[in-house]
Amino acid sequence: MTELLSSTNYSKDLWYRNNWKLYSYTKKIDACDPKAFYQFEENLYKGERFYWKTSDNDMKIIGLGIATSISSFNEGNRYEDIQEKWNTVINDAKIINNSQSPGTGPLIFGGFCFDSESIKESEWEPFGDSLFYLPKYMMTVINDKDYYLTVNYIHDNCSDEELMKETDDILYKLQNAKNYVQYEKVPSIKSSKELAVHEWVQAVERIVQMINSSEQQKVVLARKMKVEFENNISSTYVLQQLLHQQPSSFVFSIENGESCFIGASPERLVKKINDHILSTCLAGSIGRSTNLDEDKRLGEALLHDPKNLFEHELVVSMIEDALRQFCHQLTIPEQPILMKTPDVQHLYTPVVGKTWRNSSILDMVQELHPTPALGGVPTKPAMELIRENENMDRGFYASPIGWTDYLGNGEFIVGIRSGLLKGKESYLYAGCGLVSDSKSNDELIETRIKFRPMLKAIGGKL
Ligand SMILES: C=C(O[C@@H]1C=C(C(=O)O)C=C[C@H]1O)C(=O)O
Ligand SMILES: [Mg+2]
Repeated sequence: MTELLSSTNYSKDLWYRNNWKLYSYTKKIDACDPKAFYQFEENLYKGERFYWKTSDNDMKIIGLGIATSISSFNEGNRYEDIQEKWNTVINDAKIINNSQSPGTGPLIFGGFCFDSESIKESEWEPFGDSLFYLPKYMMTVINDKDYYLTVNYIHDNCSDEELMKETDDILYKLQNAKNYVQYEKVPSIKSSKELAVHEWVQAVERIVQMINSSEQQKVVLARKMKVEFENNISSTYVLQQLLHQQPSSFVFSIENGESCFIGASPERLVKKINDHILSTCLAGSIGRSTNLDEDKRLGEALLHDPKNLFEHELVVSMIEDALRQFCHQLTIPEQPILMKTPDVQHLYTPVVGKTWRNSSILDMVQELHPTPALGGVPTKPAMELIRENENMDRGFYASPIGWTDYLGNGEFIVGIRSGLLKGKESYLYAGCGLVSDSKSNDELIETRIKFRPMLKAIGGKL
């Protein structure tokens, strides 16, 4: 086959002029360790990979290489813009996929920055306002049982035989590649710093006062840590740690050249499989204890704490309103239950719905983001307050991260318990929901607990 086109940013004109289109082939394959797939020809694909694992471990998607990337600079309308560009790619595409299983076949994986209008800091530059990859090679694992390989080529001409031969060549190489390498060496940390703590505490106090004297009900304020290493930090190492340490969270990574945004988020924003919708209300937090009785006591206290219940309720009611317009059936339990991750327990209300509209998952993301779990109530002034008081660029932290396939299925989470790795540096992020009776010191401790999953994964502690 003629040489595979090197990755390009999707541009309608360019594709049209060159007669390019997407050729995609999906094949069911023998079991293959997803971690080994992620490390396959690491020298070649490092900087162009992504990893996705769901919280209930029913799906893993790993991408290597970029067939094309799709981004939007259209601040007012970025969700529609991404969807339109993706539609143009798949409308013309030649797709062979006998499985029809959601998450197989051509799909784009990526995310949006939290706030198009916020200040921009240099560490987030590579990710821009939004960034999605159509991978060259992608493995999908369903229920740890069914394995699929999808190969995506952008070309002006490619026969089915050529495409299938390329797929078999890659499979052959994959089968002969070594098993995955467990990275054992804990990164050596040179310095670890919570940035502008005093300013953040003051901002919390200002906002709480404001909440008590205005219509504003909730604002989520975040802060960051900077951790420096003696050597370059390996995102593969951090990914392995997160997969091991946070088995009941969504674990994700998306590389972009030297940078990698990575995390273990417990919070689904929305999932759409055919007409079936799932969402998660997650807000209200308390720590864990190694003592079983004490851990239970903490959980019970959280379930009955008016401040945390209020933080939570605001999220439930907004998500309900946002999804009502898409769903004819919506089931939302009256009371939250506990979700326990190794470091934090949360108030959790699962949402299940059936959609009647032929809307895309990105339409739903647009309506949902930012929920009051990451933004506030009312949303617009909360975003203003975040811009004015946080003094940092959240980048992709707390943003929708996920995938949508060529059939309109998809899943997005919010990118919390996350960090940005680059060379010898990393930034970690954590935030908390401020309401009228928030105490600055308690909120400071809450954010400290939320740094832990990422800190542990990079070999640090707090
Ligand atoms: C903002 C974060 O978490 C969010 C805030 C929570 C809270 O304030 O109780 C709980 C879960 C998340 O929705 C974070 O982890 O950075
Ligand atoms: Mg909270």
